[in-house]
Amino acid sequence: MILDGKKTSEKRLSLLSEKIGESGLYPRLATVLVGQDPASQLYVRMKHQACERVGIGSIGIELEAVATTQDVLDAVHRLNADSMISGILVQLPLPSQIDTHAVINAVDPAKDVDGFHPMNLGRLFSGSPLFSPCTPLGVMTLLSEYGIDPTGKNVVVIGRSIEVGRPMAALMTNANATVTITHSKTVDLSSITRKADILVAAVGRAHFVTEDMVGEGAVVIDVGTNYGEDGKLCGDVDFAAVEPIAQAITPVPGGVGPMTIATLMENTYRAEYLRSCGSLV
Ligand SMILES: Nc1nc(=O)c2c([nH]1)NC[C@@H]1CN(c3ccc(C(=O)N[C@@H](CCC(=O)O)C(=O)O)cc3)C=[N+]21
Repeated sequence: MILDGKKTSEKRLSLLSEKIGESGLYPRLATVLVGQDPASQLYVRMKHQACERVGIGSIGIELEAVATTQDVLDAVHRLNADSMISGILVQLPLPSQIDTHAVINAVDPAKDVDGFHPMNLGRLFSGSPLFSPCTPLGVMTLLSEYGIDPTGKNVVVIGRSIEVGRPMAALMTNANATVTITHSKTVDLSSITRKADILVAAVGRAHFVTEDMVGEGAVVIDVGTNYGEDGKLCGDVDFAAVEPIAQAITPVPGGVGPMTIATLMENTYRAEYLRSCGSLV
């Protein structure tokens, strides 16, 4: 079975659009893009398009590739103080001269729709999340839409990033899975991944997950967004080889990516909703 993230994200965006319409609220997302990386520009553009589609206002702040940490912090501080802005997204990766941790730490946790602030990661880790990172939360939503319950399952995550691997493991733990995080220093990776009921690949290398790493009947989630030599987008999983043995698998494109964007929209609405109730000051 193919887990269709495109279709599922469309469904979630339609529902969200109705919900926003009925709420009388007008959420607004601010994106911060530093430099001219074409992939980052594309992703930010897609986020603004999704905003438009569901009735979320959006503004884009663009800084030059040579911007300093202080320049980015200044932009974030202005957005924190701007009562018109519900959510802030600083597009990653930032150019190497910028202190990414300092920037993430500067975002008001109540506007942190990416869920990368240590307070939001801490809340997620402690089982009482406020905003969870969009990609792993989108994976949870996709599984839930297909009736796949992680309870009691062996979940293996390949990758330990703050954006995906670690929060993915926390969300799966909160959902009662038994979780293993693996990474580049893991010894005998395939003996671990073969035991997974649900395998999440967040490596960043095309065709990294081959059929010998996947057990018969596993659910395979491909978080990779790699550009092949042909310039085409591809995931971390060798889809053609793995699809026949998987019970369910996400394609790239059309899998996790669109769910990431839909979840960002849901988080942004949530930020505005919580603010309107005065739940967050
Ligand atoms: N602060 C921050 N938050 C992010 O959420 C974030 C980020 N930085 N930096 C980069 C990654 C990557 N990311 C994607 C979002 C959507 C697709 C997506 O929708 N992809 C489409 C295809 C798009 C295409 O045509 O290339 C698909 O998979 O079907 C992919 C990747 C968000 N990220």
